[in-house]
Amino acid sequence: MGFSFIAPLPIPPGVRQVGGRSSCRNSHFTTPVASAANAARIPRTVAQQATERTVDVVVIGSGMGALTAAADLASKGASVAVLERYLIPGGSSGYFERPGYRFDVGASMIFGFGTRGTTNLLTRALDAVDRRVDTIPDPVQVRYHLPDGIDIRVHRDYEQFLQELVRRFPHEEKGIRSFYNACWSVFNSLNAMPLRSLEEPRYLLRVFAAHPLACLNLLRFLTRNAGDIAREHIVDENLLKFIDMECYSWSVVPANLTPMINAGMVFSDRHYGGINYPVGGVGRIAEEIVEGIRSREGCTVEYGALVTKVLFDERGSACGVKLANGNRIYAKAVISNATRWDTFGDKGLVDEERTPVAERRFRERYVKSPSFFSCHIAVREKNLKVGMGEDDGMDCHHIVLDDWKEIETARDGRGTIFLSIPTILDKSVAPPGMHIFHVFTPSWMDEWKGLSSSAYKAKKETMLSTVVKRLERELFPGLGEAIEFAEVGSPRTHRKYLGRIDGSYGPVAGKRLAGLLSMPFNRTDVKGLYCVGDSTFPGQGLNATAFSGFACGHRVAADLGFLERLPEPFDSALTDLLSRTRLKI
Ligand SMILES: NC(=O)c1ccc[n+]([C@@H]2O[C@H](COP(=O)([O-])OP(=O)(O)OC[C@H]3O[C@@H](n4cnc5c(N)ncnc54)[C@H](O)[C@@H]3O)[C@@H](O)[C@H]2O)c1
Ligand SMILES: CC(C)=CCC/C(C)=C/C=C/C(C)=C/C=C/C(C)=C/C=C/C=C(C)/C=C/C=C(C)/C=C/C=C(\C)CCC=C(C)C
Repeated sequence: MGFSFIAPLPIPPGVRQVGGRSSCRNSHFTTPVASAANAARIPRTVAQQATERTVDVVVIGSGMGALTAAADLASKGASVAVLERYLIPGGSSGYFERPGYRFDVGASMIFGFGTRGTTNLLTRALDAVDRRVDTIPDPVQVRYHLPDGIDIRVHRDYEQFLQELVRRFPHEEKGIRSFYNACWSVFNSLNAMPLRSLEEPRYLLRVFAAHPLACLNLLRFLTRNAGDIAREHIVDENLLKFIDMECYSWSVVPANLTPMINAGMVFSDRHYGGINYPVGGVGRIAEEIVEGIRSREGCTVEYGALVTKVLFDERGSACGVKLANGNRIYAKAVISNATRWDTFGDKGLVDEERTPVAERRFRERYVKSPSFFSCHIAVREKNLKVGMGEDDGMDCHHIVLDDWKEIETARDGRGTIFLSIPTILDKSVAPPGMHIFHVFTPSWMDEWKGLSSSAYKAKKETMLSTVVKRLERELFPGLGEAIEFAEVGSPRTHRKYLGRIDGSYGPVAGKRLAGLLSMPFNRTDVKGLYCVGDSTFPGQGLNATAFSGFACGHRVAADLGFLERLPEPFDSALTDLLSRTRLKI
C-alpha cells in the first residue's frame, strides 16, 4: 500500500492551541507543553509547590458527562474545578490535529444535537453556559453493508428508512412498523419531559404530576431489553439479526442485552433531531462548553491535572481530591467521570477497603466492553475510484460485516467495521482534495499485551492492512493507493490517552439484566462522591452521558443547596430504595 504509516495516535500538535488559550482562573497549574510522551505521563510540568484550595465541586475528567455536569452546576452558581489528566477536553469526544487536519478521537455520529424537544441534550449542555456550535445535518445516519446482501440506509426521513427496510423484508412490514413504533413511544415519552435526576424525588413527583402517562410508559419499558420487544413483533431471523446489528452498532451488545429505553432514544432521535455533525469537528462541542464553564465566576477547567486519590474527612465522606503533583483541592462534592473500574478498587481513586458493596455488585453484573482498533486515515479524493462529490450520494457513516457469526467476537480486524468520513459533511476538517476516513473495529486488550515494540508495530500494520482490504472489497476499490498517511490506535492507545481501563468503550451487561433498572444513577454509597459518564444511567454515548451529566448536576445542586429539595428522610428514600432493589436484581 502506498502510504506512510505513523503511530501512535494521537500526538497532539493541536494541544498547544487549546492549552495555549487557557486562562485557568484561580489555577495553580501551568499549561503543560504538549508532546506525546508527557501527554501520557502527565502531569510533570505543574507547579513545584503543593497547594491547597477549596471549591464547591471538583469534577474529575472532562468527558461529555463531566462537562455537562460542570456546565449545569456552573450555571446554577456553584464554583467548579474540572480536572483533566490529558491536554485536551472531551475524552472520547475530543480531537487531535495534524497540519491541515482535525481528527475526531471517537466516532463522528452525533445524536442529541437537534433544535427541538427535550432530548437534545448536547445542544442543552452548550445552552447551559450560553454557547453554541453550528451543525451540518446528515441525510443518512448509517449505511449497513451486511451478510446475505443486506444493504440498508437509515435515512433521516423515517418513512424513507421504513420503506427501504420493508422492500428487503416485505413479509415483515407489520412487525417492522410495530417494533419501531414501540421505540417512538419510548422516545415521545422522554421527549415530553424535562430530563433531570431520577433520584431527586421532588423533581420526580413534579414530572409524574405533569406527565403521568409518559412516566408510566417509561416505567413499563425501564426493565425491558430491545431484543424482547423485537421478538414480540418480528419473526424473520435475518431481520432479527439486522435489529441485533442496529443495537450493536452503538451499544456493542446484541438486542437482547440492549436496554429498550436506550434503543427508543437512538432509533427515534436519528429521525427527529437527526444526526448532526458539528462544524469544525466533534471536539468543538467540548471546547465550547469549556469556554462557557470558564466564563463563570469561580469556575476552572485545568489540563494536565491527574487526580490520584479521592480524599475523605473523618466521617468517611469524600471531601476533595489529591493530584499527582501533590496539590489538594477540597470540595463539598466530588464527581468522578473516570469509569467505575477506575474510580473504585485497588487501582482506583477510592481504595478497595472503602469501596461499597454496591460497587462490587456492579462489577458482577457489568463487564468492560471491548475496546477498538482505530485508524485515522488521510485519503486523496483524486485516487479514489468512487465519487465523493456532493452529487455522488456517498454516505458519511458505514457499517460493514462479512459474516453474522463475526458480529461480536471476531478478532484481528475480521469483525464489524465502523467507518465515518466526516469530510463528506464538513470539508473544513481536512485540506482541499483530501478526506478523513475514521475506521474502527472491536479489539481486546489481551490481543495487545506483552508485545515487543516491533511486534506491536507489526501487528498494527497487519490489522490496518486487513481492514483496508475489506473496505476495498466492499466499498472503495483501490483505497490503499489513495492513502496519504494513517495513524493507528490499539486498546493500549485508548487506555493511555483516554485513561479508560483496558481502553474499554464502556460497561455492558455481562448477563441478561432488567433493562436499565440495574444501571446506577449518580450518587454512590460514599457520601459526597458522585459518578458521571458512561458508567452511570443510561450508559454509553455522548447524548447518554450528557443525560448523566444533567442528572448529576441536578442531584449535586440539590444536595449542596443550589436547588430546593424534600426534607430528609424523604429526599434520600428513593435513592435508598433504588440501591436496595439494584442489590437484589
Ligand atoms: N456518538 C459517538 O459517536 C461517540 C463518540 C465518542 C464517544 N462516544 C461515547 O461517549 C461517551 C463519553 O464518555 P464519558 O463522559 O463517560 O467520558 P470519557 O471517557 O470520554 O472521558 C473521561 C475523561 O476523564 C479523564 N480522566 C479519567 N481519569 C482521570 C483522572 N484520574 N484524573 C483526571 N482526569 C481523568 C479522561 O482523560 C477523559 O478525558 C463514551 O461512552 C463513548 O464511548 C460516542
Ligand atoms: C423512579 C424511576 C427509576 C423511574 C420513573 C420513570 C421515569 C420517569 C423514567 C425516566 C427515564 C429517563 C428520563 C431515561 C433517560 C434516558 C436517556 C436520556 C437515554 C439516552 C440514551 C442515548 C444513547 C444510548 C445513545 C447512544 C449513542 C451511541 C452509543 C452512539 C454511538 C455511535 C457510534 C459508536 C457510531 C458508530 C457508527 C459508525 C461510525 C458507522
